[in-house]
Amino acid sequence: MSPIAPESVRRVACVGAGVIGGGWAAHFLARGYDVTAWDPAPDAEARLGRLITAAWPAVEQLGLADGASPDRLTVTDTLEDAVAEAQFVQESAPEKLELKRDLLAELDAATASDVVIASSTSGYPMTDMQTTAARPGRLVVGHPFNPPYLIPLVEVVGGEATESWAVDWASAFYTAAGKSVITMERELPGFIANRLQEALWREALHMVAAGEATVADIDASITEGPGLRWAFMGPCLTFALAGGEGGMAHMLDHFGPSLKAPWTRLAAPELDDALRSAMVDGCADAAGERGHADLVAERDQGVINVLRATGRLPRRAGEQA
Ligand SMILES: NC(=O)C1=CN([C@@H]2O[C@H](COP(=O)(O)OP(=O)(O)OC[C@H]3O[C@@H](n4cnc5c(N)ncnc54)[C@H](O)[C@@H]3O)[C@@H](O)[C@H]2O)C=CC1
Ligand SMILES: C[N+](C)(C)CC(=O)CC(=O)[O-]
Repeated sequence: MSPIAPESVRRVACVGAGVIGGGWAAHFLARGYDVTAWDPAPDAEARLGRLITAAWPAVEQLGLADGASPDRLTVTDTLEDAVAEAQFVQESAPEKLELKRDLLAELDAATASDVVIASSTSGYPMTDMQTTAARPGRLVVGHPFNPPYLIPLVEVVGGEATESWAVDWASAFYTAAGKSVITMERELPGFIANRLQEALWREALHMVAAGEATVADIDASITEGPGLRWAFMGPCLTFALAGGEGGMAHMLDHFGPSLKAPWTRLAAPELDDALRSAMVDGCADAAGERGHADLVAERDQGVINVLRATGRLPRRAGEQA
């Protein structure tokens, strides 16, 4: 196998151009790549245009690569045209296992054999998705975070039929493309971050379903509390500080036994109509007058402010530390 050097890639294909595929397209355009995109929805091109227009002020604040421009996007009529010249493919189609299997097999058939194809799946192991592809050795998971043009993390992991060069190549490519990469040695449903997020999400849904907390309480409990610390220090080091000068050892000796308290013993809640309505109505109340575009702009500026405040993005001239 002689794939192109990851740092020499110039042309990337985004297949599936919704929230995440569109976000990937914005990211790759901002990093100076030529991007081809394909999505079967009739309104996909217009939606993608709106997403990239909304994202561009944010990516400009991060700093554009030389030559970066939204004009370097080509939306194609067929999947084959999108990937024909691509040096890397990012698949971001709906989270349905059969659909992913068929699509990855189609992408495999339409793409040169040394091109790595990554899936944005938020939870399926690649082993389960690569079953029908003729050349599964170059299929990897590249799990992003919303929006991919601002949140640095990508989790990279292969399946049982993935060859190790493809995992290494994908990790090197994402790094060259400005992402922060965790390369996983073994498959884990939900990878690392979603396994953690889903534990929190499961408890949030249970509390709303049982009337124990409102959507607003749950959001404030994170934004006014642990979320402030998690932007720059993970849960393990944060809790090591909870042990004072005794660190993690004292923290575990002191609070470890409370892990056995019945705080959480719950399986995933039933997503019945009542819970669905409580979540949808609670989010509508929390959003108030703000529409989708307002919330996207607010989130994007918030992430940029956090990146700046934590030194991951240079401060602007005259800005105080
Ligand atoms: N929304 C999120 O926060 C995140 C989603 N993901 C993953 O990204 C992937 C895409 O999710 P979203 O962008 O949220 O969904 P979405 O519903 O916003 O977009 C999916 C797009 O795929 C298109 N599509 C439908 N059938 C297709 C096919 N056969 N081939 C190609 N495209 C097709 C749809 O027209 C739509 O534009 C999923 O695997 C999801 O798990 C990963 C990280 C975060
Ligand atoms: C909601 N989600 C499970 C699809 C979220 C992700 O996969 C990652 C993220 O953006 O938090």
